[in-house]
Amino acid sequence: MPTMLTDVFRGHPIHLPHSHQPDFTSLSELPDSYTWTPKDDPLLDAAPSPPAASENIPLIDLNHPDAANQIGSACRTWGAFQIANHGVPLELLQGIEFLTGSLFQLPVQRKLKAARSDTGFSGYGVARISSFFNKQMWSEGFTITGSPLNDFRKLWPQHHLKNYCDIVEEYEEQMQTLASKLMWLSLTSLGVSEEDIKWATANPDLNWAQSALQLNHYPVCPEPDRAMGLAAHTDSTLLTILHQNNTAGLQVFRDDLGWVTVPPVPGSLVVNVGDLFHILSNGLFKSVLHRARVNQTRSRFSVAFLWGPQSDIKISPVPKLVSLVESPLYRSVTWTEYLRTKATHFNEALSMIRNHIDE
Ligand SMILES: C=C1C[C@]23C[C@H]1CC[C@H]2[C@@]12CCC[C@@](C)(C(=O)O1)[C@H]2[C@@H]3C(=O)O
Ligand SMILES: O=C(O)CCC(=O)C(=O)O
Ligand SMILES: [Fe+2]
Repeated sequence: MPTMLTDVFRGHPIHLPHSHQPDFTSLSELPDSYTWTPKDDPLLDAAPSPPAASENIPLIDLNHPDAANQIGSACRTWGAFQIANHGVPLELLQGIEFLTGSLFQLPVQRKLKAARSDTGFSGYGVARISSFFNKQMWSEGFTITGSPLNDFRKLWPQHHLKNYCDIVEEYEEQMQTLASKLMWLSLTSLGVSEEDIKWATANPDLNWAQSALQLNHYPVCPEPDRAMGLAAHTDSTLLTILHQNNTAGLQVFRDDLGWVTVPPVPGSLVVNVGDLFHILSNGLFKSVLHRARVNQTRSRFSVAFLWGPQSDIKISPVPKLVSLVESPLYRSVTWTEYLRTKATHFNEALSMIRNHIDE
């Protein structure tokens, strides 16, 4: 039996300070444990040079006849882009945003009733990657995979929850369809077609894919310049589709530009290339390093749809993209193997599965 996402972290417990989760609203000064300096994150102040570069990730109209090439080019240069005309109904985006807002508005004690366990996958807590940093992040999260009903019951014992569950289910379905469309569009731009990826075409109806939903909340912060919402990371996915409320905070990293803020464009969605897509494309697509900053006046919400293959599928570079004279850049890996590597080695995970060619 392949490992389910829900079991992926069983052998990798993390002891997170759930119970120290502060009541963010009551703090008027940033505690030391939340104050980040370049010692805590070497890329903290990586500034654009020359400064004030006006470049940004492209906003791509999915109805544009050249959308495939535009997406392909964005995946190579940025590893991220925004999309308009994606077909996901606006009411659904508003619905998931409302749900996210209601969830994080609950009193801390209530949220902790649905706390993620040390070895668990879903529930309320700080970001998994927190264990790799000495400082705390100014955010709270809620991870969902499969039906959220059990966790929602702990949060809202008196509520009729069908509505909330329906929103989550509908959102995941729409995201799933969109993610697969984006994957094939971007692969088309590399000359890769469905026949080149057997595991996907052998399992039609997207049976080969699975996903998780990560709801994030970045409360208003008294000293945003010294705090970190979500530290720099790449996603361990094929693709991540992100909905952000109308508040800036997401930043993507480019070696030549430093940190670039992704402006919220109402109704559009942000797409990130994840590490597995980098592997599949034999390094042609870049998995984007990104982070979230916070601000002093508006609380920020985001909903990340983290998308990858079923747990028994081995992902390796598409043979067509590997030149005849060289070997593939990466060895093959399943999503669960990769998540475990990430859980122990964090940002070193990709280099751990890289093939090192002897000179
Ligand atoms: C399917 C995934 C992907 C996870 C782990 C697991 C569930 C939660 C995801 C996130 C969401 C927040 C950032 C991140 C870095 C984190 O800490 O938890 C992500 C991580 C990854 O992309 O590696
Ligand atoms: O909140 C954001 O903009 C980023 C969230 C994110 O990177 C994640 O959930 O993986
Ligand atoms: Fe992310």
